[in-house]
Amino acid sequence: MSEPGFISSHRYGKDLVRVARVVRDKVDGKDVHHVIEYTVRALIDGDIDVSYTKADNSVVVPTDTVKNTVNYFAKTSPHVLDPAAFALHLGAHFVTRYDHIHTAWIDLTTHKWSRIAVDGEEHKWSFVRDGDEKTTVSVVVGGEVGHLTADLKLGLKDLLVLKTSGSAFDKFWRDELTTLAEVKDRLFSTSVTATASIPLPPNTPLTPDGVGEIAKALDFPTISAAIKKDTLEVFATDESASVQATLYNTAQRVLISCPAVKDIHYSLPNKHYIPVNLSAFKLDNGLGYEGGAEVFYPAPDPSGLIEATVSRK
Ligand SMILES: O=c1[nH]c(=O)c2[nH]c(=O)[nH]c2[nH]1
Repeated sequence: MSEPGFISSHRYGKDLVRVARVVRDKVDGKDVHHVIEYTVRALIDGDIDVSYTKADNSVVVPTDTVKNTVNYFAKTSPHVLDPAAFALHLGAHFVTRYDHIHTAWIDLTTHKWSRIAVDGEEHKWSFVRDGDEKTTVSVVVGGEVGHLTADLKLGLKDLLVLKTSGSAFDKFWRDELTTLAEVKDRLFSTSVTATASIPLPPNTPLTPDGVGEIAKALDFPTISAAIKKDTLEVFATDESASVQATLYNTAQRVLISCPAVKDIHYSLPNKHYIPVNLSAFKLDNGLGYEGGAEVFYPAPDPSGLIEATVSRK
């Protein structure tokens, strides 16, 4: 009997690879350590149809080998402390090492470790998880060996913020199903996910050994820090007319401060803080248009979800 289907897409690899690396440095003869902790997804694709269609494993680089590669590179890559460069290095490796592998998707989540301050000074080898936010990198390496291309996205997620003033929401569309009251002064909280596209420099070929030059030209850690700083500063200072308007203003700030960014996508859940009605107790909790409530129900769900991409003209 002929088969009704053909295989129209495939990729495979290892997900949720957890790895931490310590770099033991010395400055003026004294130990200074750096630590980085990743969760990695590494997927590959190429001439591998037969592994699905003919049960032929001869083309399958085992997912166990993919995981080993992540650990091997965590030890040997000169870029291990720079997530975007590390992802490019891994991606370029997979598509150059195996003739039949043509595309690699490398997604890194970097977990936060900040130096502990002791007497106002950063400790040399002690760290604290002082925030839930993670930096994210997503790289797709493809093209022909000798002319590799990479689609690189750098961002952050789980950056939880809250402001208690400078946020209104009024003059919105009203119809027969509208119950929402207009408000001049509300709480605004969101958990920021930001993803910025960063094209590679056109005249620097991507090879496993060429990643250093690309990383030097683009300076990924500075871009990453700027995205966080801009996001926080605009959130704090914007006189927000809506999540939508604040998102747009934030993205514009990033495009100004980071010339290397081609576009930036934000995904912003509107984590609603609902003023509690205390009128039964003859207490005014600011339920009118002027707002200014003091007691809120932090609603776990539902949340609004506001997303947009702002692209450089
Ligand atoms: O900033 C907001 N944008 C909306 O689209 C929206 N919708 C809603 O109910 N509240 C809000 N707030």
